[in-house]
Amino acid sequence: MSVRISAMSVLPPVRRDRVIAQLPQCFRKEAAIHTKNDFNNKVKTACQEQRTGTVGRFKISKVIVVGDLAVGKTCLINRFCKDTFDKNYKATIGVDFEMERFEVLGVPFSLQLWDTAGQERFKCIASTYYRGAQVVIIVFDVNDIASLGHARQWLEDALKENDPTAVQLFLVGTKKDLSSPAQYSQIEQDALKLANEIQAEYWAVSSLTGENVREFFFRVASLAFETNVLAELEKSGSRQIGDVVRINSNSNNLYAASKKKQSNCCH
Ligand SMILES: Nc1nc2c(ncn2[C@@H]2O[C@H](COP(=O)(O)OP(=O)(O)OP(=O)(O)O)[C@@H](O)[C@H]2O)c(=O)[nH]1
Ligand SMILES: [Mg+2]
Repeated sequence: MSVRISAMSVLPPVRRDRVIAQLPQCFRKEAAIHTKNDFNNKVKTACQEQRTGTVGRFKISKVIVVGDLAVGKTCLINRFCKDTFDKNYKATIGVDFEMERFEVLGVPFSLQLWDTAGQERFKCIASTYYRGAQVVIIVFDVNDIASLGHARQWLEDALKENDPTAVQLFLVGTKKDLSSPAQYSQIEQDALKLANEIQAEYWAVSSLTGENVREFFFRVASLAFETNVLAELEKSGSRQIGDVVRINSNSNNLYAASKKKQSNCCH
């Protein structure tokens, strides 16, 4: 049996465990980007009608992961993308990146995850990759209060290269497995306070056990997707995205055809 390879089939289908049909919930209602139970209605309708514009075709959201050295940025990304965990520390030199493909409400959507170096000597290389981020993830170690204290500085550096009003911000505490419930709840108070001040959504995870890792990235993908689709809908304004689909598919035919004629007349 011969197998035909077309341009369309070069890209493998989205993995079944990367399919998001429902909005994943926030970790703490006290520090969330929003606390709605479901995707925005306009977004849901646009997805159903395949009116998502460039989202789903070419759109890739850039995500940068920043924070002090050895807080666990690389382990967090590796746990999600490769389902692995390395207990030995290997400093990231400059940057690394991973692509993750999702399907959100039936629409393909990709995140480009940039893992940056926390070590001071590699910071200047890493910061040249900050530009164009839609999502900034600031990572700290829940067992190291100093790493939480440095979060503001990481944010400031990341926002120098980006439009602060367009960035979605997450504050993520790692290595939850190493802290006792009492220690954890103490640092959580400080983290929630900071998250509110900088308007970030707060999460706590463990890359060793995998606790909350998948939930966290699904939340990131979903919120980035929602924002992108809303921006597309806003951009299109009264001229609806996907008019072409409508012209071919339903009773708007007559109206669309007459509009087309009119515009041709103007040439
Ligand atoms: N117990 C435990 N250890 C962790 C966890 N995450 C990371 N580590 C350990 O912490 C160390 C640093 O992890 P990395 O992910 O390399 O840290 P990083 O933030 O990428 O460091 P830089 O690349 O230098 O900025 C490694 O020894 C990891 O095994 C976790 O969730 N639990
Ligand atoms: Mg690293």
